[in-house]
Amino acid sequence: VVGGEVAKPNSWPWQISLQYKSGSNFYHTCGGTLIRRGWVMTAAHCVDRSRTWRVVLGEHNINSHEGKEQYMSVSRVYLHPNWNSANVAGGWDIALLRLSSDASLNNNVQLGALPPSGQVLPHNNPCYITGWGRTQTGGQLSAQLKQAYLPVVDHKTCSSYGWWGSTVKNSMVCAGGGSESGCQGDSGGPLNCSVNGRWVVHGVTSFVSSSGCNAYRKPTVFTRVSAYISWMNGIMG
Ligand SMILES: CC(C)C[C@H](NC(=O)[C@H](CCCC[NH3+])NC(=O)C(F)(F)F)C(=O)Nc1ccc(C(C)C)cc1
Repeated sequence: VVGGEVAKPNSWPWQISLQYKSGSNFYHTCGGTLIRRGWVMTAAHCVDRSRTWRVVLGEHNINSHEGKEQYMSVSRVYLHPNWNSANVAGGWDIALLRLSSDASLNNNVQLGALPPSGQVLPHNNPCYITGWGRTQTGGQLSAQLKQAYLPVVDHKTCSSYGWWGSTVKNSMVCAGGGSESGCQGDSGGPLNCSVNGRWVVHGVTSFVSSSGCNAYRKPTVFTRVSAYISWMNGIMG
């Protein structure tokens, strides 16, 4: 996350850290959202190569053990069948992870709320991006979970000339476009939007401009969760 601030610990209790094993250690690579006790929603581009994954719930500082973490292994990865790793602009950047066991819900670990199928938020709807991604283009990951205020940019604006143009599809949500943005390592995490006074996870962090995370008029682009509700229900049952 470029800009914004360190989040109050566990104030986004559905945020997870997706980590892969290398040697005897695990490394943060993406974010995700706990949507059922045994299911995590993330981006397909995070999990489209075979690795040993783990999901950390109740995380705040990814470099220290603070005692609220739950470490979950992943029993199966469900990539969206239409995902094409060579074409992030095509969309379909969403995946579900089946956990090997159910999470224990508590003050630090809660389920994220999903939107109704098809819901599209208006321009400037208040949202926050959260994640441990780089804090500057080409910078380092953040040790502590960060948040940044990223209001929705409607499709009409986001897909216009000078913005993303036709790279952005209707199955995506844009947010931000100023000095604050997502960045590498935030992928797969939630776009948390305020709807009728409640937080709803409307986006899965998908891509930023290759010329820089907080590039002018290149808002962070998210997979629009409300376009994938029926696919997810078909998988999770
Ligand atoms: C060095 C980084 C900034 C490069 C940048 N990476 C990204 O945007 C990666 C997703 C890459 C998916 C493809 N493997 N996502 C992120 O960094 C995220 F913002 F989500 F955290 C990128 O590739 N962006 C990109 C590439 C192509 C397009 C279209 C023109 C097709 C749009 C954006």
